[in-house]
Amino acid sequence: MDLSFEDKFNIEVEAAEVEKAINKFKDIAQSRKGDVEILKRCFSMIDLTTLNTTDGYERGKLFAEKVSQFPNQFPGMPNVAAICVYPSLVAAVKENLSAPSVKIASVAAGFPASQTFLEIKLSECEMALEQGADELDVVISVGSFLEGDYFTVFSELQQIKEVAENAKVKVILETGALPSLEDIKLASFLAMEAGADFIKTSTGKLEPAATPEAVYVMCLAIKEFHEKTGRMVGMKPAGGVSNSYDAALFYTIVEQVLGQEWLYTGLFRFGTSKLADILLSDILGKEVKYFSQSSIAKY
Ligand SMILES: O=C[C@H](O)COP(=O)(O)O
Repeated sequence: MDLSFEDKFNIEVEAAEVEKAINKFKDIAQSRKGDVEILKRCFSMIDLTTLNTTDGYERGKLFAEKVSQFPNQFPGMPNVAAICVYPSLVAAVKENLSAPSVKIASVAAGFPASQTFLEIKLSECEMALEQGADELDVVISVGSFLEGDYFTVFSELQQIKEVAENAKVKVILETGALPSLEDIKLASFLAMEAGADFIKTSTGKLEPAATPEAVYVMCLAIKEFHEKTGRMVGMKPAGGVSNSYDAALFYTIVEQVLGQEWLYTGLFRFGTSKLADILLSDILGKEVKYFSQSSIAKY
């Protein structure tokens, strides 16, 4: 298998160019963080996430109920794109979700560390899908990547894609653990070549999580991948996204680098446990604690 991505894709990153571009995007985002239409679009692309050690059936059920009741509670607002949970909560969400447009995403394949046997990773993906997941969020084997063992990373992802069949696979690069922007670009190409439907920055379990630099470089890789292969791969900033400015900034980066056709749930998601109520509050101009009220706790 030829994994010499340097021959096929441009792995180089110009630090000065990244800084200049990010400054421009930050200026645009400043003027947009109060733009209700943009905040609504960001809201509609949220993967509403709960990934706590303490999560149980009741929490999955309450998340599903909250999302199901959302259109009645907030007429005129789009619903979130998906609910994202650990595999053990997929059934609870499936049994209680009555919002046809909202997908069920399961983290899987040894999330968040990816430190388990391949057979376990594949079985976990299969079982999450059997329980009702529509999408899988899986982390690359970061340790193998850092050792330069790209074959293992690539081959695992290919096998995960195979068991996923038609379910979307979002591949988490855990960019905060990758030493350079070139590594982030290389990991992006590797994941996309292996079949990733989305590439995602972070698990939310490690700092730094989603940064503008990581999101920008990943968007550059998605753009080049599209130009060279014709395939459109989605972008998912995740981890620590918790205010309207950050949402507007990531939205702006995706829009400016990839274009309008990326600005929908099929190609753009926010992975976040906190953003939904924050955007809702800014959109409605009053404090809203709908998803974070004490009934669903630790949120
Ligand atoms: O995929 C989503 C992340 O795990 C959520 O991270 P967060 O809790 O920092 O928003």
